[in-house]
Amino acid sequence: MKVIEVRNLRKSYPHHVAVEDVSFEVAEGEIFGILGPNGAGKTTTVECVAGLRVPDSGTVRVAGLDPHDDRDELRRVLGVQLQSAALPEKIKVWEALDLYASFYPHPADWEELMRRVGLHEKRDTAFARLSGGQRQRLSVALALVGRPRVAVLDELTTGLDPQARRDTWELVEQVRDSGVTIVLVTHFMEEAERLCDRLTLIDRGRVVATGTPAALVAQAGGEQRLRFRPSAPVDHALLLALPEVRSVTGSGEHLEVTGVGDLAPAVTLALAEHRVVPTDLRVEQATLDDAFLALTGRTLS
Ligand SMILES: Nc1ncnc2c1ncn2[C@@H]1O[C@H](COP(=O)(O)OP(=O)(O)OP(=O)(O)O)[C@@H](O)[C@H]1O
Repeated sequence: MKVIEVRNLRKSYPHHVAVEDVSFEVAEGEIFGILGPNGAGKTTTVECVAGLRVPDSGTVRVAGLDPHDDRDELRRVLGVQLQSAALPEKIKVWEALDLYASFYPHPADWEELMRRVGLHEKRDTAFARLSGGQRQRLSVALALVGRPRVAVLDELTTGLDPQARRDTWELVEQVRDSGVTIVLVTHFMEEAERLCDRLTLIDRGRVVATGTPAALVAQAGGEQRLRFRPSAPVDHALLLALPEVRSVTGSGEHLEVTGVGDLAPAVTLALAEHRVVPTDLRVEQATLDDAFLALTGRTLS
């Protein structure tokens, strides 16, 4: 069942069209990613979804509600964590949770939420003294304290070190597993690949493609690359004859084979038939970055 529907959204600022034409649907219970480079219009899009900005045209529905006209009802359905959510420096972790809980008629048990995001030991720590990762986890908890059906998380892991980023990813998965639909805005390819059930690629205010990470990669050619050192010389024609293979190039002792489908098994089998062993075999899958490049001619970063 779809819980968010965005149709032909357009939003401009003075002298600048931030969102030209964006449409997508989010199904209940999924992690839906909005991926694109800086300035693509991602934040403006989710701000329209969250009722924080009024679209110039197009429609947005969240659980059947119009985010602008039904703002009060929307607050009960949708929790939002935005990029620069700042809290007063001196507010303590527990105070922030208690305050936010007071905004809702049926809030979550914030003590339990605090434990779930791993901030129990920091309950009396002032916001200014939290690390980047702890602040992010607090902002996730604040987005969830109203027991939303949908949580919008914007650039959640920007500025975090790799460990804090992985911890935050686990937290997002736990939240999804508890039944909350998540809209995740990111410009990190790895984050989108790891977390998103489906995602939409946005560039210059327009949707470039929408689908599962695997489908987007496949749609853009889905090419894989094998690199290995053959134990004996290999006739390139032997590999080029395989339907999975698109190109064979040799660089030094290494061979590089690109192709699609079951490329690695097909190549290793063909080599084995000629008693050649591929050593130092490395398989590189195409990534969302490759997909974005193929679709827009530009990279994500
Ligand atoms: N309040 C504003 N006034 C004028 N222009 C704005 C405003 N907010 C955003 N923009 C511009 O609109 C465009 C889209 O911005 P938006 O923040 O939606 O993109 P984004 O994809 O979220 O990028 P980022 O990841 O850098 O935040 C950018 O060119 C930005 O400079």
